[in-house]
Amino acid sequence: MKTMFSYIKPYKWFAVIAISLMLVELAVELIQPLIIKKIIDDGIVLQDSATVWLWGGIMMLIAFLGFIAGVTNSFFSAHASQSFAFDLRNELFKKVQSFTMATFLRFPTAGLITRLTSDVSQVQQVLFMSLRVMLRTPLVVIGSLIMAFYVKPSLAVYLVIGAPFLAIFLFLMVRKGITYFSAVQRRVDRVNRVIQENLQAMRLVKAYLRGLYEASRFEKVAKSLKVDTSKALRTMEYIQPLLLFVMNVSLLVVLWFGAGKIEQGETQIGELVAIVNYALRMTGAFSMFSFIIVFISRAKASADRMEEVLLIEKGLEDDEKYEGSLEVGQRGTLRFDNVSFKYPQTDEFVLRNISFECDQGEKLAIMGATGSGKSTLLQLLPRFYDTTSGNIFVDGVNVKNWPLEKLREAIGYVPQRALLFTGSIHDNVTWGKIAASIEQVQEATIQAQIHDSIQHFPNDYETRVGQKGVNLSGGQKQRLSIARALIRKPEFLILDDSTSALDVKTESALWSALEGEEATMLVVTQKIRTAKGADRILLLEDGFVSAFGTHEELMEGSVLYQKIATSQQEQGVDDNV
Ligand SMILES: Nc1ncnc2c1ncn2[C@@H]1O[C@H](COP(=O)(O)OP(=O)(O)OP(=O)(O)O)[C@@H](O)[C@H]1O
Repeated sequence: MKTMFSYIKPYKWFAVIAISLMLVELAVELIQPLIIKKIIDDGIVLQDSATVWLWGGIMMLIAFLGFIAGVTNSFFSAHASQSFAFDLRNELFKKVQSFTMATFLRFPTAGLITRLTSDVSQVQQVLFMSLRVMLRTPLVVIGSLIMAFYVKPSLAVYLVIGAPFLAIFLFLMVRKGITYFSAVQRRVDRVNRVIQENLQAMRLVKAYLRGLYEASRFEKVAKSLKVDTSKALRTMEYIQPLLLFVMNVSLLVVLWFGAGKIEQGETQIGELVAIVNYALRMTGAFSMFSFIIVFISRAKASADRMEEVLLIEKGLEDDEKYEGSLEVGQRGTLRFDNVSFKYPQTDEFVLRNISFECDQGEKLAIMGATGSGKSTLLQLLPRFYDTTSGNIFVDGVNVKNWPLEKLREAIGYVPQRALLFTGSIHDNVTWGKIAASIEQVQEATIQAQIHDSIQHFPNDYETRVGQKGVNLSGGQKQRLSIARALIRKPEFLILDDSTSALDVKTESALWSALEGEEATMLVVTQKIRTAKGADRILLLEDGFVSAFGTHEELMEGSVLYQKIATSQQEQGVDDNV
């Protein structure tokens, strides 16, 4: 909770003003029964109409003051809570950006979405409600009790008979509530995950006629959410009736003994009316308690979940090792030195003792069966992960000594699955280099063999691509992703099987266009045809280097490579090995 409070700090004066105004409202509420007592005992009982008018007027005035304080309080409470939520949401988003890939994989995506949306809203609502009414509620109870004692201690004492019992009961309820509502938020995560998966796979759902199956999968998680929420709310439902029962019993006792005392002349009617009035206000406040406990329990559960994200230890991305200039060697060179790697929280090595070198401007094809570690190897270069043992040298400098930003600036990375962002074609290309000129955009798209297609789009470069580019073909998406990498003019171009959806003609035009590139290229490919165009080939087998050399060398010395070549020749994938 401490972390949450630090986000309220910048708005503490708004909160202080809101609380002060709330105290004005509270004072108005607590003074009213006293004025009623005055009107009854000094005005109505003594038949003094001037007193009735005077105190009636005063009561109207302070009621109006309470109204103004209430409206102004709303304004300040809203400002403080909205600004708090805005900052918190931004901070969470920034924190997620700074996650290392290892940390990122620790959280399910849907769980992060819930934290950034629903969890922030829960806490924001509680802050608003606290400043508006929630803080006031216990104060109304305490204030009413004090005032009742001030008016007539011998009657007020009956109002506290159930107090210790109620305190213990409320404490237990809050504890239970937090546990239950944490479970509810986890259910919300699950619902979000199913929605997310379903929407992403809509084509598949339709193709496999799995609409009903998906609907029942959704119903299942939605039902769990309903059951858990009902369970949590049902527990909370006991609070209000129990509090009201205890208060009403106390009230009856007050009336019983109050009536006796009036008969005996020990108490005035106005005093009894005031005490009853205070008791009713306490009862009213108590009836709010169940809502408050629900809100607080939910917010505490949400706050814990957000803190889990905010308190993540500093990772690679926050590294501040860079001091001054870096003594680099030959630009564009790469060396893997006995690199082994296993993913965090797994036992199996995915890469084992990998050693190879790449010269500046060299085109290295990386081949190997599915699961042999090709994508993993590429991901070590921009330090998405650190090696488990061994070292990688970029431009002669260990990647661990590179400032992360500088290292990644030198790399143009095209992932296996082309991802586009909502926006125009132009936006998607310049995502790789924000300040790129239109000429640079065109140069990159011409090289990536997508310029001509773009010119046939309805609005040229301003054509909008839908969420993840639904209106583009797979091959167009891949080429746009390549253009996004090329516009950076990277020292290293990493293509992770990024041309798989291109036809033979377009692919060979792309490789020809990339001939003149100065970048050192690492190209994952399944095709011998593409590997042949590379300077050297790294063949992986179960995480080991099975062979490394030119096409001719591998055709001579690698049985595995020969097998791949032969099978592709038979299938007609490569007709000229
Ligand atoms: N995030 C991860 N956590 C744990 N293991 C992983 C992770 N990503 C991949 N792996 C495992 O690492 C191994 C290598 O995967 P990788 O994606 O590098 O293979 P690949 O050669 O690129 O395969 P493909 O050609 O199918 O893309 C696989 O056994 C895979 O299950």
